[in-house]
Amino acid sequence: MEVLKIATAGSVDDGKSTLIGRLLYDTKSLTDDKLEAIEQRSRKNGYDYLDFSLATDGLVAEREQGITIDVAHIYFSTKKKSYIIADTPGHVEYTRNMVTGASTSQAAIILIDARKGVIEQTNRHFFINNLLRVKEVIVAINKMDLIDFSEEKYTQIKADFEKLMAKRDYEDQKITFIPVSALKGDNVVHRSTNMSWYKGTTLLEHLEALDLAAVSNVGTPRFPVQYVIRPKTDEHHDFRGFAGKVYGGELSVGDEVVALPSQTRSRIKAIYFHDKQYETASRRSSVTITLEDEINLSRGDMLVKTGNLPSIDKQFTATVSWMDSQNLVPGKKYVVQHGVNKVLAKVSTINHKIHPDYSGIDKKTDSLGMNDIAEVTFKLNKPIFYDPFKKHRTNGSFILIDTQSNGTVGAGFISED
Ligand SMILES: Nc1nc2c(ncn2[C@@H]2O[C@H](COP(=O)(O)OP(=O)(O)OP(=O)(O)O)[C@@H](O)[C@H]2O)c(=O)[nH]1
Repeated sequence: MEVLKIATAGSVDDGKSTLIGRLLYDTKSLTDDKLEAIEQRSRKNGYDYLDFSLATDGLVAEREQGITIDVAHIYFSTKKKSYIIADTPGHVEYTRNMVTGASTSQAAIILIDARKGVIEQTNRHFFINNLLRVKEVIVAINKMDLIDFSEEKYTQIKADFEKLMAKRDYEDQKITFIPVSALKGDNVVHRSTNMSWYKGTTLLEHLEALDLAAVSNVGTPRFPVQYVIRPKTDEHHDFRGFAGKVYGGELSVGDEVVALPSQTRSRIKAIYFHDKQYETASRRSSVTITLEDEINLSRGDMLVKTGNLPSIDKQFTATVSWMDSQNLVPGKKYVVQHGVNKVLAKVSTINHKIHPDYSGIDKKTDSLGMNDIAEVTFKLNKPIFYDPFKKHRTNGSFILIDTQSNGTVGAGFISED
């Protein structure tokens, strides 16, 4: 089944938990136990409604692999799609969490409290999603019940948000506005009877209608070699397989490929998944590939289709989201982990920093503190094979690791050359 990953962004108390809880409730994704607990606690707290924000308590499931910060993931399914919601806190101190959530999501929900309208934090939430090229953004204007479901106020908030859009860099992003009441259930899953002036879809209808291929920035196939498989037995003496995960597109038997860095050409002879052979390996699948010619490849090398090579370079510029309490400074060395490659890199320059409220670019900066976002140029010890993040989300991103603590200290998104 199709899986859509959605990042959420909202300030404290905008109703993020309530909205997620409402989605789960109205799609009948909550277990009876959970429902009962919500009913009981809501009664105990003296509410005359169900407090759906309780639905996300205890549903926190997973920690992002490889990145040492927490993003809560909530899962639910309809007949059409499976959904993963990356629930990231909205406050500026959690910018790094939001960056992590957004960088792997195809859609984002930005929440606005209808009573407050567009606030400074909305700026940041929008620009992070824009920077990370989330294709589909839904601006959910929540708590409409508290402003008498006013069309006029909704239109004003929409107009204020549209002013932000004029400053965005990534223009292909699709932005949809939906007036909702997460608490009362208006326009989340079911159409509201209180806002007959709104002619659009509900939040769930909108999500259900999204074409997954269109919202995923798939990119061309890249196959970083994770392991070389050479069985020692006589029987399989000639077997030389390359195991790894397909980033982007898909690879098929017969495809002409180039091995990097040697730039030797061959064709894909076979694709194995466990003991079975397949004609095609799709995006994100972990497979073993054999080639028609004997080519020397080692861990960290890459197979790509001919005609569309990535950059092969020891230097690149990237947008960095800094996550460490110790500042990033020019001259300092970090390990760049790009796919399976770990390469020592030196910060050569910090080109500019993005202002925390996204009001503009702060040109003069000589260090980056926790949660800062800036464009940084790196010089690497050896070349890596990368694409700009714009074109390829997986092969265009990396994490920065501290050489001493071994901890993750930043995430990077490679700029265009
Ligand atoms: N009247 C009304 N209240 C709402 C609505 N959505 C949320 N609330 C209330 O707003 C308060 C905050 O909601 P939460 O869902 O906890 O907000 P949050 O954004 O998840 O907050 P944090 O988890 O603290 O970031 C709660 O008291 C909710 O009941 C709504 O549509 N209408």
